[in-house]
Amino acid sequence: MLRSCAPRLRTLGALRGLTGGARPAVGDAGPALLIPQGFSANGVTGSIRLEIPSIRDWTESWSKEIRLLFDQFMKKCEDGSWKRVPSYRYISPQDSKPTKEEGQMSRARIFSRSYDDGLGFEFVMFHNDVEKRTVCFFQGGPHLQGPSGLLHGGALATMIDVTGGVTAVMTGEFVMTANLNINFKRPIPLGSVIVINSQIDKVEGRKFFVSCDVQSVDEKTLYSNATGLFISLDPEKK
Ligand SMILES: CCCCCCCC/C=C\CCCCCCCC(=O)SCCNC(=O)CCNC(=O)[C@H](O)C(C)(C)COP(=O)(O)OP(=O)(O)OC[C@H]1O[C@@H](n2cnc3c(N)ncnc32)[C@H](O)[C@@H]1OP(=O)(O)O
Repeated sequence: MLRSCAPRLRTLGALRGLTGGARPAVGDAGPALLIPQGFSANGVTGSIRLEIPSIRDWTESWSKEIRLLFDQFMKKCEDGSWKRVPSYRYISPQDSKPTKEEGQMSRARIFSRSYDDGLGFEFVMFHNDVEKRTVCFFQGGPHLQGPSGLLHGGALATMIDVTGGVTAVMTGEFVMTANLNINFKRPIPLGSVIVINSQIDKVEGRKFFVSCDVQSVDEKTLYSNATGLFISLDPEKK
């Protein structure tokens, strides 16, 4: 079941060294790692394949603005204060138990990484261990439209969830989202670059209380703010 892999997830902290480092060279696929993870209530387990993508993965679809922010934060990584959070795209079938849904599961993709280049969720995240803070630069593609010309609220909720979840995961625990509260304050133009800042406000046992704000790059517009509760899996619970 979901919780049976929780002890293995505690090795997550060991991955932290991977997240920093220099900007990968063009054509360099970068390091890749598999994180074991339980994904469903039917006993299927899978892995997240983490990889730092090559520059080619993003140069064509990212606007100048998000590339500039990327470069600024890659510079901040050089002294170790910030680390780039690895990207993740695939669930490896290698840990999956055979089930009757196996055929469907082999087609599983991480939701936020399942769109073709530039059409959906284009983002990169950086994490600051000392401040327990993650910043996400996000450019929502044309397939994430809600009202005409505007980003769908569910797409923003996804990115708030992922950014908050990563903020908790970077402490070394694997978490599930228990609660999200989002205030949508201003509509977001589709295709614009936005900045999601997420921090851990409080930890109580297995509960990670996280807050997020979503702003324009020039910080003049607060698009949204949110709080979330992320809970690490209890290895004792079967
Ligand atoms: C280190 C480097 C690594 C690199 C990093 C990059 C890699 C990135 C990798 C990964 C990215 C992660 C990004 C994830 C983003 C997506 C996340 C999702 O979409 S998750 C799917 C949606 N969420 C669910 O499906 C949960 C469904 N719910 C559950 O499974 C359970 O309810 C669960 C696990 C959340 C809690 O269940 P229990 O049985 O373990 O815990 P109980 O005993 O119920 O609660 C514990 C405490 O929490 C409170 N609690 C539980 N739910 C609450 C709620 N909704 N509101 C308030 N309190 C709640 C309870 O009252 C209790 O509190 P008291 O300890 O008594 O003080």
